[in-house]
Amino acid sequence: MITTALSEAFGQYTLKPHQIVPLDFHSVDTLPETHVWPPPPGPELVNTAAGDGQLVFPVPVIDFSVPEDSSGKLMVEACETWGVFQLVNHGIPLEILAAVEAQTKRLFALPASRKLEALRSPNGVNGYGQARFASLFDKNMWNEGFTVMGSPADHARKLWPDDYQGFCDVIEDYQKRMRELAARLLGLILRSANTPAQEIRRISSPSATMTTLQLNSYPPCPDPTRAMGMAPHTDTSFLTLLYQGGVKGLQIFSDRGGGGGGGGWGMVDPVDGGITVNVGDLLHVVSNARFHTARHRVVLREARQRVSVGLFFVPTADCVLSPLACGGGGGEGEVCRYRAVSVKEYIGLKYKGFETVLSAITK
Ligand SMILES: C=C1C[C@]23C[C@@]1(O)CC[C@H]2[C@@]12CCC[C@@](C)(C(=O)O1)[C@H]2[C@@H]3C(=O)O
Ligand SMILES: O=C(O)CCC(=O)C(=O)O
Ligand SMILES: [Fe+2]
Repeated sequence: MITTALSEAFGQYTLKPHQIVPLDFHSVDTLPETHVWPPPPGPELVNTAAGDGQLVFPVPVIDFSVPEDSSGKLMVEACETWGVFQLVNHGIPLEILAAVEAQTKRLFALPASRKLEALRSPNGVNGYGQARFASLFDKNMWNEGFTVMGSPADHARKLWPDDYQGFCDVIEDYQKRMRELAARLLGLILRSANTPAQEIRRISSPSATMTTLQLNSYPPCPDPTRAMGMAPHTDTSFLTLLYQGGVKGLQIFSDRGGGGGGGGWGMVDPVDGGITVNVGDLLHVVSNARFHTARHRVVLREARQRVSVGLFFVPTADCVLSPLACGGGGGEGEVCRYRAVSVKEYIGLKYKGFETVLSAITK
């Protein structure tokens, strides 16, 4: 099955239990040494974390109720510059966003012992645990997550043996609507960037793509300036559609920020009812680096819990991707920046060399 292949790709490396099990956040009232992050070197010093990260980046807010010709053009511009935009009037009813947020809070409010019943297996993808890339760092992040690839039922049953259906209904409905939205956005962005129709169909058709849902919680933190909500990373997706709830915390790194010329971090403050859309590595690759894969992180700025829900729109594991502009699509004669790579190989390379994966496929 398609979803099995992608989860195998993500589960190529078997994790140790301590790399999966999150802290029982209710059990501590000071920040444990295991969760203290040193200030990062270089340009990342700019706007490091809570308190001093006042810069807010003016990423475009795009209204999806206007004709697609103009919204598509704005999306292309946003993908070329920030790699991020926020979408309003996207057609997902606000009650559905509220229901997903409520179910997410209900899940993370469970006692640690109950959440551990639904722990992700050492080489699995689904279930409760630290963010997958936690194993790459010496320090732990101040978050816990729940991943859904396919049906959430098996893990939800372990969380609420007698009462899991409500969770599944909300999550499945959300996943379906967001998948449709993600596919529409990707089609529109590629079309607006003059990608030939057959190329768009080949890489984004229902049989060539799938989704993973990631529920994140950042519990109230006793020492937010020394902790890390989520470490800097880019997403392994075509597009990620993120519902940020109402609490700020997401930052992106941009060479347009920071003042000193080296770039810097700035907030992407959520607009009411909006969905934050970011370009992932795989759209960056097929666009031949025209679209910017957004490096982002989460800082802890407020004393209250923050939740977010990410929908990763991804090609299936056996899809072979290469810059479309070099294969007869888009700009003829363009220099091809990346070699062809299957999604499975890309994921393997990324989790071996998180920061260097794009150079590993650079021609
Ligand atoms: C489809 C996926 C992308 C992701 C790994 C996953 O299987 C599900 C969770 C995603 C996430 C969310 C937090 C950051 C990240 C790097 C991680 O560790 O898990 C991303 C993964 C990714 O984009 O590679
Ligand atoms: O919580 C957020 O705002 C971002 C989460 C994120 O980057 C992710 O799940 O990949
Ligand atoms: Fe992310």
